[in-house]
Amino acid sequence: MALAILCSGQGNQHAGMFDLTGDAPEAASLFAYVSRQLGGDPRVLVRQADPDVLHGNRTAQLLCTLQALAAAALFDSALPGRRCLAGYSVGEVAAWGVAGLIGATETLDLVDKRARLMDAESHGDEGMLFIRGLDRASIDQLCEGREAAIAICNPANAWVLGGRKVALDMIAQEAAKCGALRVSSIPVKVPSHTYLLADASSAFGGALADIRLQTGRQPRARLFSGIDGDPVLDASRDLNKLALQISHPIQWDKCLAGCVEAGATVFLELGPGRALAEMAAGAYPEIPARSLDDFRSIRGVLDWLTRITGSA
Ligand SMILES: CC(C)(COP(=O)(O)OP(=O)(O)OC[C@H]1O[C@@H](n2cnc3c(N)ncnc32)[C@H](O)[C@@H]1OP(=O)(O)O)[C@@H](O)C(=O)NCCC(=O)NCCSC(=O)CC(=O)O
Repeated sequence: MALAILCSGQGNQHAGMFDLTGDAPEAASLFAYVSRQLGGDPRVLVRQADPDVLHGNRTAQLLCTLQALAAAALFDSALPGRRCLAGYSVGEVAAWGVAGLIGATETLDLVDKRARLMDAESHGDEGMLFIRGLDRASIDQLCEGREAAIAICNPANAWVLGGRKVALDMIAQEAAKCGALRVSSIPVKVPSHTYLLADASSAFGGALADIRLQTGRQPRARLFSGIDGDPVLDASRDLNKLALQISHPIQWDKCLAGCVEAGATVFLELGPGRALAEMAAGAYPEIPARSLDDFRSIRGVLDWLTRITGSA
């Protein structure tokens, strides 16, 4: 059996997101580190801050990455040995940390830099939009001639678009008229994974050049890259895909398919939120899928994994 770990992207930060990880001694140093980055304790921030603050680009990226790294620190020794790993949007950077290829604090520093570069290229009038139920050709047509593009290809004709809000608003109206089953804006404030962030991509490539990859150790998991769904077989060669993904679409459908081809028999999303577990369950109904947000205790997560796999 193989466990597929999914690292979440921005959009679902919430007050209870650190309920399982926030008090764990294994994650204490990570919370202290992010407290310094954010200028305040993230556990307090998620409980007290306005949703608008939690969805600010830099804050959101750091919170999501912290959650993935904290969960990994807690679970690492308890989870089944055969694993695969995929990260959605900023979750892909977190996944390199969870895989042990980049140190945890270096991962957080990288995410900080990524967020700042993306903010520097944004104008405050961008966002992301979810559309389900139209085919690729229809989505491409809706984006044609507008400052918007496909950002994430999800299974079952579900798409995330990034772009200027004015363009996304027009696309949302037209998508509904064209028969989309669901159209919904996503609380993300940057046009991630689109050409609008091309300069941030190049600049982040420069930052990646300084990273010391921890390739001496055996990787803890088979890791998939977002832009093509291919496994990372040569970390030094594939690291730059973390830069490319800032301005190129994520093939999340291919990442999930890669996990299944690699033998995944259970999906566990680290959160915040349950979007990835729900997508995996929709695309592969025969494979159990849950998010940490579905549980009230770490024991509950481990018991569930034990029931499914016979080992945890
Ligand atoms: C956008 C969403 C809120 C949409 O989720 P929803 O659940 O509202 O919408 P949905 O269409 O998937 O599901 C609505 C209902 O339809 C059902 N449903 C789903 N797919 C279906 C299908 N193929 N056929 C029939 N029904 C289906 C669902 O079970 C659900 O049922 P029921 O109603 O019964 O439950 C979510 O996908 C989400 O949170 N996504 C993650 C956020 C995201 O994409 N972030 C971008 C990261 S970018 C980023 O991080 C930037 C960076 O790079 O830093």
